[in-house]
Amino acid sequence: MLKVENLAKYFSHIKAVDGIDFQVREGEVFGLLGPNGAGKSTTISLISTLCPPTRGEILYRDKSILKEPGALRQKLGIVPQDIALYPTLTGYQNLSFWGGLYGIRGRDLKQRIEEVAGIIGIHDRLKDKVDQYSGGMKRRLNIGAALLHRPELLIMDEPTVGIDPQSRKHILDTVLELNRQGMTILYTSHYMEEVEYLCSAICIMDQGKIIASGSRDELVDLIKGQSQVALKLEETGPDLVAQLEKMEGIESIKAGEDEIIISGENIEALLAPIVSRINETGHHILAMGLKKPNLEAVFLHLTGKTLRD
Ligand SMILES: Nc1ncnc2c1ncn2[C@@H]1O[C@H](COP(=O)(O)OP(=O)(O)OP(=O)(O)O)[C@@H](O)[C@H]1O
Repeated sequence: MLKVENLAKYFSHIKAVDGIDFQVREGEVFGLLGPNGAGKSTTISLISTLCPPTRGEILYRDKSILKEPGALRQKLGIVPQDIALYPTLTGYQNLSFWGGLYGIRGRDLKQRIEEVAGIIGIHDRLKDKVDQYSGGMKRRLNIGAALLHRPELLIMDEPTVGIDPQSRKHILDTVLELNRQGMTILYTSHYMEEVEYLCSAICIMDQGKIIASGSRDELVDLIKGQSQVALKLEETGPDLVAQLEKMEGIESIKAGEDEIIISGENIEALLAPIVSRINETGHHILAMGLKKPNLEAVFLHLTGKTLRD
């Protein structure tokens, strides 16, 4: 449905997007997972034709979005990361404004606003001004604005950043429900739990490049045989990391202020020596747990960083 080919966007010396290829197939929830600054928003701006690429092509059903932006924009629903709402207007007026921009008018518009309000679950607040909405409700309304014209492909840029867990859950469930009803969705996030939960196809992005892609299980297979242990300490330090690095069987160590994540093959067998080594260095373990392989571990394995570094 959507094909991105050798797409790049440079801002002088910054390679925000640096030659990426991916394909979103009809009917799937496709996830673009990467840390802040990976290039996700820039990719979405390029697909939305908000800015021209440095090079590359974007095809929607085999037609170039770059060459025919007007015709194809109507097929896309874009949920930008920044809330695009008028705070002094009501929810209804905001939806009405956005619907009007898409050429929906009169009774059709009224009916569509009612339907969309039901989908995003803000029916009882439509008459309130948006500046009285919670952050989560604003995000939901932002999603509603992108749904009014019944797009075929919904593109969502980190739609759950900075909101309460209840609204977050509502948004995730809405994504799944829209997809169940036949909508294709491109979803970007730096929350690996969301991407694992929602997406059947995933690209992991870092520093403008796609560094891995596949289903969740295919990606986790990249670290087959690897396991991780997370240790909570009063504090970590370079001395501790240096001591652990000397141990055989440890492949990578990621140390935060009070947490350390150690990866390696069959790390379970190394737990006792790891604990002894930590005790020898005078550090105190407060908690310890084995981590199941997940996309965070894949990202750490590929980049040496965590998604929220
Ligand atoms: N208009 C711009 N001018 C200069 N640099 C930019 C511009 N837009 C983005 N960048 C840079 O491009 C890189 C990618 O940014 P982008 O916003 O696409 O990342 P992201 O993965 O969406 O992260 P975030 O979630 O923080 O938005 C960053 O280094 C960013 O600072």
